[in-house]
Amino acid sequence: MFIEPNISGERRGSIEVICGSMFSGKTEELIRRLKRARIANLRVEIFKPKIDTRYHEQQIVSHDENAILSTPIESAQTILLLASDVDVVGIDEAQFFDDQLPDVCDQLAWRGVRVIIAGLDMDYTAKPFGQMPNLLAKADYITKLHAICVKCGNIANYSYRKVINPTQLMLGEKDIYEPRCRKCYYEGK
Ligand SMILES: Nc1ncnc2c1ncn2[C@@H]1O[C@H](COP(=O)(O)OP(=O)(O)O)[C@@H](O)[C@H]1O
Ligand SMILES: Cc1cn([C@H]2C[C@H](O)[C@@H](COP(=O)(O)O)O2)c(=O)[nH]c1=O
Ligand SMILES: [Zn+2]
Repeated sequence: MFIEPNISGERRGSIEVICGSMFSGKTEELIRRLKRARIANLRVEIFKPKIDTRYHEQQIVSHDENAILSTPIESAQTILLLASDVDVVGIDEAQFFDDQLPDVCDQLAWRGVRVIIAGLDMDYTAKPFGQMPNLLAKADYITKLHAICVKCGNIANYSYRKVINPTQLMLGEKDIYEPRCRKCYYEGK
């Protein structure tokens, strides 16, 4: 489990990235860290991409219905405007943000903000997703989570798309995606 190196002492900027496949627990881990920051009386702002309206317009919601209020935004630069006076910034579904996100996170960290990002490291074709590789390169701390393969019960690293649709962006849940291990992912291709 991730233990914060310095939760309420001297303010030091940092970038934490939580990555993994769908259903690996990224959103739950993001919510856990953000709730602990609030318990430590830190000022917390939370953002998600406006396009992600799967469960709720404004909340970040995990597959287990754990939730926290967030601000839906269209562009990464908006974070700099809305998080001018905070200690901690949380960002969910980071793979959907534009190419300004790594620079925005860097700027926040240089200002002393703790930035916690959750996102899919790979898309359904197993290619790096959006800005996630650049965020991982800039991160001070990386947590890679794993789901359970629905086919064999092993550790799952891949998000297998069950329907035919060649576009990278396709919001969905268990009706469209299932987590699979390396062997079961390649058998399904
Ligand atoms: N195949 C699976 N492997 C692991 N967790 C699963 C699976 N199917 C459903 N879940 C549920 O999904 C939860 C994780 O949800 P969430 O944090 O929203 O994941 P993510 O943000 O990575 O998609 C788990 O705690 C578990 O209850
Ligand atoms: C693999 C993959 C996923 N998506 C979409 C599907 C979901 O709406 C989100 C991921 O949500 P989670 O919190 O990680 O469960 O992303 C997509 O658009 N394209 C893909 O290749
Ligand atoms: Zn498997």
